[in-house]
Amino acid sequence: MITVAPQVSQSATNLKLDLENLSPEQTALEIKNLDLFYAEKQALSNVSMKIPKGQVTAFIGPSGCGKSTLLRCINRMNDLVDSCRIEGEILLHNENIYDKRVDVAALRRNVGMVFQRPNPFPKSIYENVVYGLRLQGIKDKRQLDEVVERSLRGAAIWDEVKDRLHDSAFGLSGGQQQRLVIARSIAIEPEVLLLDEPTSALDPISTLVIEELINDLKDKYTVVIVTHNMQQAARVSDQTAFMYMGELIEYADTNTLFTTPSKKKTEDYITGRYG
Ligand SMILES: Nc1ncnc2c1ncn2[C@@H]1O[C@H](COP(=O)(O)OP(=O)(O)OP(=O)(O)O)[C@@H](O)[C@H]1O
Repeated sequence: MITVAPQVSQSATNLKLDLENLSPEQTALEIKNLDLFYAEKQALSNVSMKIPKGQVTAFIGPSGCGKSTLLRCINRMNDLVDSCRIEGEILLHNENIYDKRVDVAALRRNVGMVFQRPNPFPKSIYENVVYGLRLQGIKDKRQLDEVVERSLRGAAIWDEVKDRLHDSAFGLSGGQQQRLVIARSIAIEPEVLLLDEPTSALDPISTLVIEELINDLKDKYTVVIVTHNMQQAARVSDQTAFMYMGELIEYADTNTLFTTPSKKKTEDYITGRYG
């Protein structure tokens, strides 16, 4: 059990954004008055926040508080749950992603998602990376080769796999598979990457490699990560949102949230009094 608040790493960006008053240029996504119900049960209550561009934002909170539910709202994965009803808005480029005119497949290309367990396809490493491009009808070998190298480099796995690109993805370790899945996501150049507890099935060394990768990814992408591990949130994120029973309790730059939280509930959680 954690009894002291996690140390915030020096690598966490110290630049403090005014999260309530981000300019449109600084904002990747805006969540507005979001309520979510699974049948009669309300899982999110009036969540509003702006997620800054080109940064890592973490959602933390005790089990069942709604972190994954909120993350899945950002690329409409909850559409797949029949009992799910959503009110409120999520704005991407000033357009509500829940507007009925939105092309959900296009949204999911632009807002990629990586899950807890690595889920490579039963194909070669190469074919995993080019999967999304092939769906788009791209056949040019030189273009595909370039994307494979760029994406695998971007996911910090190129050197480990460059000599076995046509081997099965299942021959990779769990940590390598997770980086391959990240390469597959970035191959189609999304703006936003959603990571749902991406290291919870991995060993400590692979976790460290993915955490370093997350830090590199924010040069190009807006990253939103759900983690049950507060130390991880402190190490990788620029800002952290603490959730409790479906509500967003506190949202601040990571350093502030972990060192001088403004809400008693946040303080109790980060000092291990519950969760
Ligand atoms: N598909 C679903 N159908 C019904 N209820 C659901 C569904 N998914 C989640 N819930 C409920 O919604 C609430 C929030 O769940 P969610 O998975 O978002 O929490 P979480 O904070 O990510 O938890 P954990 O850290 O345990 O993964 C919980 O009460 C959960 O039981």
